[in-house]
Order: sequence, then C-alpha cells, then structure tokens
Amino acid sequence: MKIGVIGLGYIGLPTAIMFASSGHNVIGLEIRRDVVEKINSGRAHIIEPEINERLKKVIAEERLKATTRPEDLRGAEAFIVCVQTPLLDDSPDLSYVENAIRTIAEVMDRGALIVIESTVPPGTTVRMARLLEDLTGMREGIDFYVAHAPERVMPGRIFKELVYNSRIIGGVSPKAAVLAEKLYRSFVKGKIYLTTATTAEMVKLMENTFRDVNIALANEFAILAQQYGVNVFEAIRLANTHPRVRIHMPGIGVGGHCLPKDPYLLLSSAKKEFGLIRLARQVNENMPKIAVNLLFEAFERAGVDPSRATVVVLGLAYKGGTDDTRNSPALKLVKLLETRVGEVRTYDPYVGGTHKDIKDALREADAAIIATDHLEFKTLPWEELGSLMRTRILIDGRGIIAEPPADFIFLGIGRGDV
Ligand SMILES: NC(=O)C1=CN([C@@H]2O[C@H](COP(=O)(O)OP(=O)(O)OC[C@H]3O[C@@H](n4cnc5c(N)ncnc54)[C@H](O)[C@@H]3O)[C@@H](O)[C@H]2O)C=CC1
Ligand SMILES: CC(=O)N[C@@H]1[C@@H](OP(=O)(O)OP(=O)(O)OC[C@H]2O[C@@H](n3ccc(=O)[nH]c3=O)[C@H](O)[C@@H]2O)O[C@H](C(=O)O)[C@@H](O)[C@@H]1O
Repeated sequence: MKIGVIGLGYIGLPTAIMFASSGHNVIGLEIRRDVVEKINSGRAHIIEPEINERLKKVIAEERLKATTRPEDLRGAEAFIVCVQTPLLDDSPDLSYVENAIRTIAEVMDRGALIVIESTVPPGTTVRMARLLEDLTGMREGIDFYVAHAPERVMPGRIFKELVYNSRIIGGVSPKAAVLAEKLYRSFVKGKIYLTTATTAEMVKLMENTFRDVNIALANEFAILAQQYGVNVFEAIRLANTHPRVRIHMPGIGVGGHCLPKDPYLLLSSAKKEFGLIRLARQVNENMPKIAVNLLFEAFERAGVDPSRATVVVLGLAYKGGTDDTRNSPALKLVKLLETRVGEVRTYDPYVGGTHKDIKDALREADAAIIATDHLEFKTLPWEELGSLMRTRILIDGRGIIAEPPADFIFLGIGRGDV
C-alpha cells in the first residue's frame, strides 16, 4: 500500500519506519524542512534505541521518503495522523490535527482510510470525519473511512512496544475499525481490540490519567514520609509486596508531551467532574517547589547564602534516557531557581545547550539537584565530584541515590530517613 504519515516526530517517525519495513511505500509529510532533510539522509532527529539503523535501512530501500509537499501524498490508500496535540492556555490545541485533516481532504481519493493516532479529546475523531465530509462532499463509512488508533508506546521502548503492545482501534463506522485493524496487522503482534472512535479516545486518556493520578498519590506519600522520618522508596517497595497494591514512584514532577496534558484533554469538554484529576495535576505540578524547599533547608544547614549560591541541575530531560524536554519538571525547577539563587548551571548528557562535562558544571558549585533519572546519574563518583564543589549539597529529586555520599548534606524527595 501507499501510506501517508503526517507528522514525523517521536511517534510519527517510528510508525512510518514500521510501516515501511513491513513492505509498504510510506510518504512522511512533515512541516519542518530541517527534519525532512535529516530523515531523507538516513539520520533521525530524535533519540530512541534502534531508530538510526532502522531508518537507514528503509531510506536505502526507498520504502520511506519524507517530504514537505502535501501533493506527494496523492494516491495514498491510508493516512496516519501523528501530529502534536498540546495545550494552549490550558485548553487542547487541536489546530495541528485540523490542519492535517484539511491537507488530507485536498489529496485523498475515494476509499481512503484515515487514522488519527494523535491523542485527542473524546469526540474529536467523529468531528474530524464530519469536517472531511464537509470539505470533500464524500461520506464516511461509504466513500472513505476514519478511525482512531491511539498510540500507547513508551519512549525508550518504542520499537518493541509498537510490535508487542495491544492496541485499541475505534472506528467512526464499524468498517473503518476493521480496515484499520488490517492495516496495523502489518506489524502488530499484540492483541487488537475494536470499538467506537470516542471510546478509543477515552480509553487512551484514561490510561494516562490513571498514571498521573497514581504518581500524585506517590508524591503525596513522599511528602508524608519526609514528615514521619521514613524512606518512602523502602515503604513503597514493602507496600507493593501486597498482592493488590502497585504504588508508583514519587519524584520531582511529571513531564513529557503527554501525561501533563492528557488529563486536561480528558476534562476539556466535561460538564461535571469531581476534581480529583485536577487535584492530582496540581500535586504533580507543585513537586519542583518541594525540591527547592529541600535545597533551601540544606543551604540553611550549611550556612550558605542562597543569593550567592551556584546550583547545578543534573538532567533537563523529562525522564531518563531521552532528549525530550517537553513539559520537563527540570525546566520548571531551573526557572524557580533562577529567581532565587545566584547562578544556575545545567548538565544533561542527552540535551544540547547544557554543560558538556559534569566536572565543569560542578566546579565551585554549592549544590547539585538530580532532576532526571538518567542511568548515568545512578553511579556518579560523588567523592571525587564533591572535591570540586565549594559546598557539598546533593538533593535527589528522583530517588536514585540509595546511600547518601559521605561528607555531603544529602536530602531527597521522600527521604525522611536522612
Ligand atoms: N511522545 C510520546 O511519547 C507519545 C505521544 N503520543 C501522542 O502522539 C501525538 C504526537 O506526539 P509526538 O510524536 O510526541 O509529537 P512531536 O511534536 O514529536 O511530533 C509531531 C510532528 O508533527 C509535525 N506537524 C505538525 N503539524 C503538521 C502538519 N499539518 N503537517 C505535517 N507535519 C506536521 C510537527 O512538526 C512535529 O514534527 C500527540 O498527540 C501525543 O499526545 C502518544 C503516545 C506516546
Ligand atoms: C499509561 C502509560 O504508561 N503511559 C505512557 C506515558 O509515557 P511517558 O513517556 O510519558 O512515560 P512515564 O514513564 O509515564 O513518564 C512521565 C513522567 O512521569 C514521571 N513518573 C513516571 C512514573 C512514576 O512512577 N513516577 C514518575 O514521576 C516521569 O519521570 C516522567 O516525567 O505516556 C505515553 C503517551 O501517551 O505519550 C504512553 O504512550 C505511555 O505508554
């Protein structure tokens, strides 16, 4: 089949690669020219295990071609929409999805299947089908087919999860779901469950909201553990030995493109709600402040004047192993610190624009705060690094330091035991 993938970001590029490597001819439409050029030269613009080898192969075999020209999509039998769905002033910004749909309306033929993979508020896929009907004069379920196939992959494991995760596929018409199932069977080995488009939208948003609310609960436990003199990580490990308890991990906050906005997408058109989901968001959004409070407690203990202090934030990415800084709590932390301490430095081995060498970053510094759980941060030689620092303060915002390093003032989110 000729397949058009619209939006070649963290989701669209791996998806385009998977369709291409399972034998389809894929045209990837992307508005960013720099991204298109990089992809066509066989290099990915994002960090993800296996992506460069896989991309090189499908580009060399001429199975995938990126383009900025919508007309290159003509003749496609299926279109997969993978554009971003951010918040704008706390409301879902669906303009990217709508623009993609308008582009498809200009180039699609009768019989085409349009799949929205982007995470969208309930009702959006049906609305987009109606928009396509208005723009083309054709009818969904008769002349073309629209489905929602929400993406569930976890960055860092995308190529495995694309194949082995189960998928929910919701059709605007029942036939749309069946056609989309057949298409995804090109590479999906997990189960595929068919439902309506609006149910599929709600399922996706419920999954991420479940995670966000559970992380908020863990964060609240962390704050309580600090007051009770308990190590929350040990307490969680023990509580999770119960057969029906699965507490999440507390930390400096919840970032990424999805978890911080998907609960709001779920609530965006709701007439009634209980407020639990919003409260969980507030708890998670407040976590960088909790880390700053710990830092100031350490300053007081060490007799350091905050206005003269140099603080190093270790990690800018929203979680370990990625270069993605969207909605990262580390960025929020940096912003908070910039107004309250003398100098803020950053070090992240995955993110450009930060210090290249951790030793340079820590030289003459008064404190380090771990904001991202990069693997590299779990085994840092603190004895050696401490000797470069002016004051040895270490704040663990990610619960990755089990044993506080010697001669440091060590505090951590949820570490009431230190
Ligand atoms: N990043 C993730 O881990 C996951 C994301 N999702 C959902 O998938 C969707 C995409 O997310 P990401 O891939 O992270 O976003 P992204 O921002 O990395 O990628 C979107 C791409 O679409 C391009 N684009 C926007 N409008 C376009 C248009 N009209 N024509 C052509 N290209 C266009 C953008 O330039 C960008 O490169 C979102 O709805 C997100 O919620 C779902 C599961 C996981
Ligand atoms: C329900 C679920 O597990 N959703 C996944 C999630 O992926 P995402 O990369 O956002 O991963 P995440 O591990 O939940 O991390 C989000 C944020 O939450 C933080 N985090 C995560 C788990 C935890 O116990 N504690 C915690 O503080 C992370 O540090 C990070 O800042 O959201 C993805 C998405 O929709 O974009 C989705 O495809 C993934 O399957």
